[in-house]
Amino acid sequence: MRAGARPILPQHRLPPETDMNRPIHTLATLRHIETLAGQAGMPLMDRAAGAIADRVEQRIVRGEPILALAGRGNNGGDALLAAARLAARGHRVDAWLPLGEPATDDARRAHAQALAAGVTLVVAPRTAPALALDGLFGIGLRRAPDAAACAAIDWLNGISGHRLALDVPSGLDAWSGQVTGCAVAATETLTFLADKPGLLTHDGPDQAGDVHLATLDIPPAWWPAADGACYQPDDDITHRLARKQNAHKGSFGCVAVLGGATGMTGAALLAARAALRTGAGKVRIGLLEPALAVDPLYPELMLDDAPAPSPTPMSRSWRSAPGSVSRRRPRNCCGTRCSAADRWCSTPTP
Ligand SMILES: NC(=O)C1=CN([C@@H]2O[C@H](COP(=O)(O)OP(=O)(O)OC[C@H]3O[C@@H](n4cnc5c(N)ncnc54)[C@H](OP(=O)(O)O)[C@@H]3O)[C@@H](O)[C@H]2O)[C@@H](O)CC1
Ligand SMILES: [K+]
Repeated sequence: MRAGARPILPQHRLPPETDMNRPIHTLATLRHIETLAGQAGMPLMDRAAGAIADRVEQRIVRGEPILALAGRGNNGGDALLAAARLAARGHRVDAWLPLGEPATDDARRAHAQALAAGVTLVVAPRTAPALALDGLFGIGLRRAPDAAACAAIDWLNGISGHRLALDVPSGLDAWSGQVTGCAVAATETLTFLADKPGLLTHDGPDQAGDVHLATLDIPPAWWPAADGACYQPDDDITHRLARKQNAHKGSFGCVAVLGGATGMTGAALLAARAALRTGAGKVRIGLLEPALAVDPLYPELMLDDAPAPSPTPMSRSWRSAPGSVSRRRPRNCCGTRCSAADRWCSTPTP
């Protein structure tokens, strides 16, 4: 999804927000919310710092050393203000600014508060911390980290203690999920306002560790419609679906899967099994090269030959246009009861 791109799904198709299904917004939207908060005098950095301090206290015991690693922007400000909060609560906190002095007003204020609260400014880490806050770069990362940043990141990745990334692991592109050069390998990430796409794709899941969201109590009315959703169904979502006791497989819609050229039967099977596990009533696979009579793990799947006109042209067109949408309807797809309302999608191929 590009910045400013059309929503991934039409709005009416976005499932409702739950713990398993969180909205994703563009970085431009997050910046817009930040502006609104500024205009309303809402102290987002204070709220972020409170959430960070609470999270840290769940991870360490009092007396263990904490290090706040702070860059020059507001991500560093989050780390410094959290350090101030923790010091005020009686924790032992050092702050390390390997890239230089804070460069934003909020970060400068956080820096002053940290010093006033008793945080010790160090020019290099004194001891291995039990927990380090990664506040080098957040959504403001604009280029690959330079040598000084990479040296700090390498040091951080070498500690045995907990590495708590603030907003995103430093060095990870919050939009694309790509690492260029170096990035923090966090044990945990506390992200603010909303999930970032970069935490969910490419290198993001490996770099971020467990991701937790601090929404910072933004008034719901401020949020525009989501641009996408982080949909995380559990292994058997069907038990969550409200269903009548006398329901049957014809009550829950039909899914047709086309695929399974020679040597590729697995992809079609996985797609069809996923459809079953997310609640589809009938799932029919049209195999381009029939190789199976039954799926032994999911015998309820209906296997069939691929639809007309012939497997070969269909196979070519699918390979040449991955991600395209076919409106052709296979013969026998769940009979006549799934017709006009059907949506046909292929899976994108890397
Ligand atoms: N949005 C929100 O609502 C909220 C935001 N909050 C927090 O603010 C964060 C965003 O803050 P931000 O905009 O100040 O950017 P940030 O990530 O600190 O980085 C900018 C600094 O890094 C520098 N820099 C960049 N790339 C570099 C590189 N490769 N190598 C070296 N330097 C590089 C860049 O320097 P410059 O490019 O200007 O020379 C600048 O100094 C956000 O992630 C969240 O933690 C929360 O407080 C609450 C709500
Ligand atoms: K960070």
